[in-house]
Amino acid sequence: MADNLLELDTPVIAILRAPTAARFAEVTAVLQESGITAVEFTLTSEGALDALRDCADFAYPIGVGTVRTAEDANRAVDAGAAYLITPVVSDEVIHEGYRLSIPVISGAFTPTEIHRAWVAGSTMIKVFPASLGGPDYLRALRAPLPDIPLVPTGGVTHDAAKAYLDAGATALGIGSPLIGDACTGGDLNALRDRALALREELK
Ligand SMILES: O=C[C@H](O)COP(=O)(O)O
Repeated sequence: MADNLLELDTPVIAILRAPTAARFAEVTAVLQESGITAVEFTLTSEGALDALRDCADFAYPIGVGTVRTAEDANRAVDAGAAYLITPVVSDEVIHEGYRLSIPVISGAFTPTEIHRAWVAGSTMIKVFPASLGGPDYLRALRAPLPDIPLVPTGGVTHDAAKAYLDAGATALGIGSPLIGDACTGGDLNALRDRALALREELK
């Protein structure tokens, strides 16, 4: 997955977080058709794993996010998760990902947390919440940690997306600024327009 993710035309992981996952399959179809092929279903969304099972025949693999325990990791992988994303450095999730041969993108914020999550075996590091430091913080992290693939996530807006990539981000995790209200009944054509605009911006 890591290699596929790095080779994506659009270096974005779209994050779906909503009270329920009832619309996740439809939203994922629109995103993937629009070139945003990496999509994360978050466990805080009721029914996320059932929705993932409904997407088993989708063209691109889907990840599961907000994974905090080994039990979460196993449930996610059983449902078809191609990769796992955590909001924190969780040794048990990293170890479970290694055991199951599933990439883990660990959440971390400080240089010490980022280094620790990387050495423990994470595939990439989600710098969260990225907007606290912005692109300048990411650039500062990259200087002493140039070998660690960083995925800023949390408050990454369309306007700032290019600046994070210019600062050295490998990919971006984007939830609400891209998804808007699409998971709660919002207009899917508007979602398509946002996804295509982001893809164009990041070419
Ligand atoms: O886990 C990550 C966040 O839910 C995404 O944050 P965002 O909605 O500000 O992009």
